[in-house]
Amino acid sequence: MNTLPELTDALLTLDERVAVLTLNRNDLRNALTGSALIDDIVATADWVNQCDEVSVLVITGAGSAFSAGGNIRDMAERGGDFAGDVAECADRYRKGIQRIPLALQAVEVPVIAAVNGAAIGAGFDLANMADIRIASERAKFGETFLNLGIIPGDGGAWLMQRLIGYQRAFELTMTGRVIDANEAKELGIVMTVVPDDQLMPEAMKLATRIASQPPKATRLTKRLMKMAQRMELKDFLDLCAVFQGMSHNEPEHLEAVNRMLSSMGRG
Ligand SMILES: C/C=C/C(=O)SCCNC(=O)CCNC(=O)[C@H](O)C(C)(C)COP(=O)(O)OP(=O)(O)OC[C@H]1O[C@@H](n2cnc3c(N)ncnc32)[C@H](O)[C@@H]1OP(=O)(O)O
Repeated sequence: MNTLPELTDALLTLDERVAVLTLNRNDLRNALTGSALIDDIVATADWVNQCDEVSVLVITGAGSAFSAGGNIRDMAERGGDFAGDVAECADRYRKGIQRIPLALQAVEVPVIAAVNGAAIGAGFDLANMADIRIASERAKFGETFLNLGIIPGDGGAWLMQRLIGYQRAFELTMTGRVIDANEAKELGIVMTVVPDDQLMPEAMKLATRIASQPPKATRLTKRLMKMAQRMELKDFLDLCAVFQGMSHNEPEHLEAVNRMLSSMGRG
């Protein structure tokens, strides 16, 4: 399935095995609810898994923000995803914003978030679902749910402590303070901070480098790295043995070995 899905509030491109998803509702600072962005992100994640022409997914935002998270106008009006009694509201979460962490968790290729501006609430959690985050100097990050009297309900409370440890995640979540890109780097949330005009070139450089690796083994390696987070070593090694058997039987393996052999002795 190599045809790109039709998206409403996001742009999607595919070039040299790198797909770039650009959230494109700057009028809402790319708020995820009250826009079509949840559907667009889920459709892209599903497509990536079915399209063997994709080796890396880059996610970024158009305009000044990466994503402002949940739609606070809908919250104020108790409309959209935030309408109804406890059970109805819970159902809207399950059928709405919670589809993003589930879809991104299942993405088989490496995901890079190129964080161009504010990543707030569910927008922060979206960035944290990526495997690697590169931030513009303009980026800022806030797990601000509690400031609004709500809980981090789209996976943030699960995800952030796995990323930076319980204590630091706890402090950011409980204070709801907004941090700049450099502090995010110090905390290990962000891998690299670059000048704004270098954000996409840096993200694409990394994406292209990863995309030059043998595609099937790249997907298997990402699966292993995810599985490692919740497996015992013995079971994990059993899984590695099977995946390695699969890798040795793929044509891309012999092609890569032959490339290596023919480059040896030339250097
Ligand atoms: C279930 C999920 C829950 C959560 O995610 S909780 C967290 C909810 N999100 C927030 O609290 C973030 C609120 N927004 C902001 O803090 C700021 O904005 C930004 C830092 C993201 C960007 O600041 P700047 O570039 O100065 O933009 P601006 O002037 O504040 O807003 C520009 C337009 O964007 C709309 N907007 C911004 N964020 C949201 C949002 N989260 N939901 C709905 N609309 C939003 C505004 O209203 C306004 O619109 P107009 O131009 O028509 O006045």
